[in-house]
Amino acid sequence: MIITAKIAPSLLAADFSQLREQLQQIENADYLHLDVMDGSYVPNMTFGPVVIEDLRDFSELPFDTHLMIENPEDFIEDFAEAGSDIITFHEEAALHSHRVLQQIKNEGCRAGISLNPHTPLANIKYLMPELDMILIMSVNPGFGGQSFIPVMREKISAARDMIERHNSSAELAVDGGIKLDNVDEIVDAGADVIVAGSAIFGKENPAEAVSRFKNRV
Ligand SMILES: O=C(CO)[C@H](O)[C@H](O)COP(=O)(O)O
Repeated sequence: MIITAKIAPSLLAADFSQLREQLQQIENADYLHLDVMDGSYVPNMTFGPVVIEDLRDFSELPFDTHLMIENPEDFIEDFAEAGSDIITFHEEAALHSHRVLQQIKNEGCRAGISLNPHTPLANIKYLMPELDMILIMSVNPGFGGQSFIPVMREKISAARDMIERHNSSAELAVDGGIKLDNVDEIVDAGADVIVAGSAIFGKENPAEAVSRFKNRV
């Protein structure tokens, strides 16, 4: 029996000239992962709340917004009003992570925190009661198409243990370098949500790629 995980295609790898069509091609996914980059926290830029608001009309999927930006506390309201269902920010980018989690919840969204590959899980120990999602970066954030950092398997297992120990209902998401040939070991290590960009939008048939990830064939 295979353990199932939710699949969250990352829009970063989509054809931005055809976003509406691309969204229609991944309706069989569980979340739409939206990578927001500001060119400062990470060395790349993508899109902001205006684009997310326009996309909201063309997808029924829960919007899983991943903020890779400085000062996330200044933009929570904008991304919530744009139609995000889950908002995740980086622990390393926020001065007061606990307060930002409260801000997200006050906007009616699920609250997530992301950790860069080098950031210890201990940094979020006292945030556990507030977390709806933990997003482990398995590449250095900023670009799609990078290779999964192997030692992140150990971190995913440790995060799973931490979730169990705290009786937490947080979903464990993993982002970066996930392909059909390594997804098994990532799910077996404890991931609930698989974020994949190039392995889904980089394919000719994204719907088929989603279903292959779900069935892992
Ligand atoms: O957050 C990201 C990069 O910062 C992307 O979501 C992630 O890298 C997914 O892309 P790929 O599956 O192509 O590695």
